[in-house]
Amino acid sequence: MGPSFLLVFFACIAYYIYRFYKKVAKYPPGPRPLPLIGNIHQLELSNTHKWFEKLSQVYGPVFTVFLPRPTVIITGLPEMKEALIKKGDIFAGRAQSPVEGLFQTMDNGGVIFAEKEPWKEQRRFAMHTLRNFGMGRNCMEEKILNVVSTMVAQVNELAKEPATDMNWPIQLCVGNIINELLLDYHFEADDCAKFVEFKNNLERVFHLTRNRTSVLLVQAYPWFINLPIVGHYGYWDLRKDVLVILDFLRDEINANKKTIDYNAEQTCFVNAYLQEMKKKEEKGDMGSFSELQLANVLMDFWVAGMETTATTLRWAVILLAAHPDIQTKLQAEIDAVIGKDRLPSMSDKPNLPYTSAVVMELQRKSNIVTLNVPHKTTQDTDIGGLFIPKDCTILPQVSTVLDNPDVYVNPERFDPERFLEADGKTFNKTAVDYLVPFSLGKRQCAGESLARMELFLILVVLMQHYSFVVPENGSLPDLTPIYGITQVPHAYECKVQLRS
Ligand code: HEM
Repeated sequence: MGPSFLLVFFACIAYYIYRFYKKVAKYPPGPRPLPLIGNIHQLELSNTHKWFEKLSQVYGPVFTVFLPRPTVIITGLPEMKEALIKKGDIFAGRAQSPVEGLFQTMDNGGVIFAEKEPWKEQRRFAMHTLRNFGMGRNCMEEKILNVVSTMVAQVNELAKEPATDMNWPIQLCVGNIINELLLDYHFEADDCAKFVEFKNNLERVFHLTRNRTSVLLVQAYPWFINLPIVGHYGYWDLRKDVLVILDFLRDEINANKKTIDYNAEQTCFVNAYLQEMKKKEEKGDMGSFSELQLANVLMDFWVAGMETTATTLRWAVILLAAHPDIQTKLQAEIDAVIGKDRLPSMSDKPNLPYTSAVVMELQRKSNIVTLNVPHKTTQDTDIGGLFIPKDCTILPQVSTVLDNPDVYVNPERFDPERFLEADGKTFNKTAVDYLVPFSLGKRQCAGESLARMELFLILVVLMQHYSFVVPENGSLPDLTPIYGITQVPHAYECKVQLRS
């Protein structure tokens, strides 16, 4: 190896480093990254959202970290509104890499990780169909209450035990609601092996995608997918579990295709979608509709709708067991307005301000979405005058907004009253304005109305029937969250007391 070769070699490295830092300078400020690995050496993998909170105290509400993909983090609500609402179209892209494609059946498929026209068309159809279920015969409310009644039968049995972990009944209930909406049937508690396998696979992929550095490497350098160890742990090992889930969904679609009456009014999402496909086929323009696309949308509903809602309700049980005074006040309001002998309805909500405040505080305190789904800029732009280039990954960190101590004094405390004025009926405007668990703008959660309905109806039914208390000789629940794609509580067995 001659000296001239070494000279060229070091000149290339120097040029690469010069180009790298020139690129870094284009982004909003942040901790100094290293070439190739960015800020990965500083990353707190087990509590990344808390690391972002600390960084925002140093660099302000808009800063950049290199993971190693350049990622602009937004932690302030005004800046988030500027990006996601005022400049909504520019911030509505999604990055496309093998990791974003992990849950996809096709390129740019589904709703969560798709972008451009196919995303708009699939999102519009999904939201329109869900909205239709919520109107007219109020099919959505009916389906939720049906499933909740089967959960009550299951929990009545568990109430005979000295202590019970409510995790399983809640997961089955939320999973069954999604299944009812998508496929028009639900699983029984004693015959649900298929559901358990499906749920376990989903949980494993969720857990591992947030806890492996190899996933970040494949995200930043897609060709790493072909490397033996990084590629295996960063993609293929996870994709194998996703394919099992997809097989389950494809079987379900095929079963519905055999029984659907195309002329009838449809009562589940899969049939509504198949009917739409038939109409489009007759017109000779399928747009972005296909069976593969349908499987992808179903996958998205499961990925986005199951863990989020179930985890929030798990927190409800644990927080109420730890705060018996709040539970008693909540039950008193529900008893006075609805009583114990009829099912609740969404029309009861305006008469239940304290219950609404409990649901709001539950979403704020549980703060389950640790890292938002990354967005991508579709053109060069800026936030608050800070330049952001086209195709830049953006993370609107709603978790920091829900934790803002200037708005929510002592944010660690579970305190529903912070959402109410002194009269106990009027909502505190600022507290409500900062409550953005579903994010904002064009990408705002597509299942928000369903989730709100589930949280309200399930919580009210549970409070009509049961009190959750610390078991005899048991200890108070540990309220420290476990970090993951959603922030979950520690397993806890409470005593479920039947209310007479
Ligand atoms: C407590 C429950 C829930 C919370 C806190 C929640 C939160 C979120 C958040 C933060 C996002 C990302 C928004 C962004 O990219 O800025 C999202 C997206 C989404 N959510 Fe939810 N979600 C919940 C329940 C549901 C349910 C029940 C469904 C449907 C069954 C659902 C379907 C979706 C879909 C399809 C997207 C992607 C939207 C898009 O990219 O256009 N979510 N959700």
